[in-house]
Amino acid sequence: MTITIALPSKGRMKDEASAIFERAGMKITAVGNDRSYRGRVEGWDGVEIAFLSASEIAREIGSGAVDFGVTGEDLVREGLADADARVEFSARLGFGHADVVVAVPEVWYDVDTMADLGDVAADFRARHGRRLAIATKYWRLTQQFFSGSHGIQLYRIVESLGATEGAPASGSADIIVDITSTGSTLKANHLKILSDGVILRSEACLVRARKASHDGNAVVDRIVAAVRGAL
Ligand SMILES: Nc1ncnc2c1ncn2[C@@H]1O[C@H](COP(=O)(O)OP(=O)(O)OP(=O)(O)O)[C@@H](O)[C@H]1O
Ligand SMILES: O=P(O)(O)OC[C@H]1O[C@H](OP(=O)(O)OP(=O)(O)O)[C@H](O)[C@@H]1O
Repeated sequence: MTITIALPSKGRMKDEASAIFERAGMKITAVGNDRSYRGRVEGWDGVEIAFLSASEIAREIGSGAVDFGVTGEDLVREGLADADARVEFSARLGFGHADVVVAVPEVWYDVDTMADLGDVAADFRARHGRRLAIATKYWRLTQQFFSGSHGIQLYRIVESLGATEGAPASGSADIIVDITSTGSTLKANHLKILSDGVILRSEACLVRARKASHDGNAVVDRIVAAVRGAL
């Protein structure tokens, strides 16, 4: 059985993902030319590399189309309803750090916690004639955090596919849920993170699709051990 590992083909995680595999003694070479979307690992027969984007990798691990992938925990948890049942986070790789956070306008002086935001959401319709609107591309994580962890039910998600931090100023939403790393985009848009508003501290992970065929498979165990040994 061939084991497929999906690695980022582009974007911010590409170079560091390849470097970790190289340190793990798994040197990757493209099959065919440099722009190929398939690769192999020198000296590892039965292992194949698929180069995909970070979000495609999350999806392909969820469906079990690939055995392993390197991608952000945020993309895996956003893409899969029951992530821990479907995949194993085999190793945290120490790069690609980003926090998924709840941020509100800095001028909401009385709102510092999720409990404060719950109070705002509860009166929002009476005051403004509509529900509190949250701009995000992380709708699953937002629903789990607001409804599941904090019992806040009165809100509306406005799907945002880019420039999420601009939504409160443009009036398309009141608050946002997005990723931040240095915090400079939030600051530039006069937004502040709620004190208990960190939904997830994400980083790049080696993620394994949970498959029965992996039980007792020596190659699967060797891949995990090699990557962990390189950290
Ligand atoms: N400052 C940042 N901005 C955006 N994503 C970041 C940042 N820092 C780390 N990440 C992480 O990088 C991953 C997304 O990587 P990247 O933006 O390279 O993907 P992508 O190639 O654009 O994917 P796709 O094109 O499929 O959306 C996410 O897991 C995210 O958490
Ligand atoms: O906290 P900071 O360091 O300011 O980073 C956060 C910003 O970076 C990302 O956008 P990016 O411009 O990378 O575009 P992308 O979302 O298309 O990857 C992300 O969507 C935030 O807007």
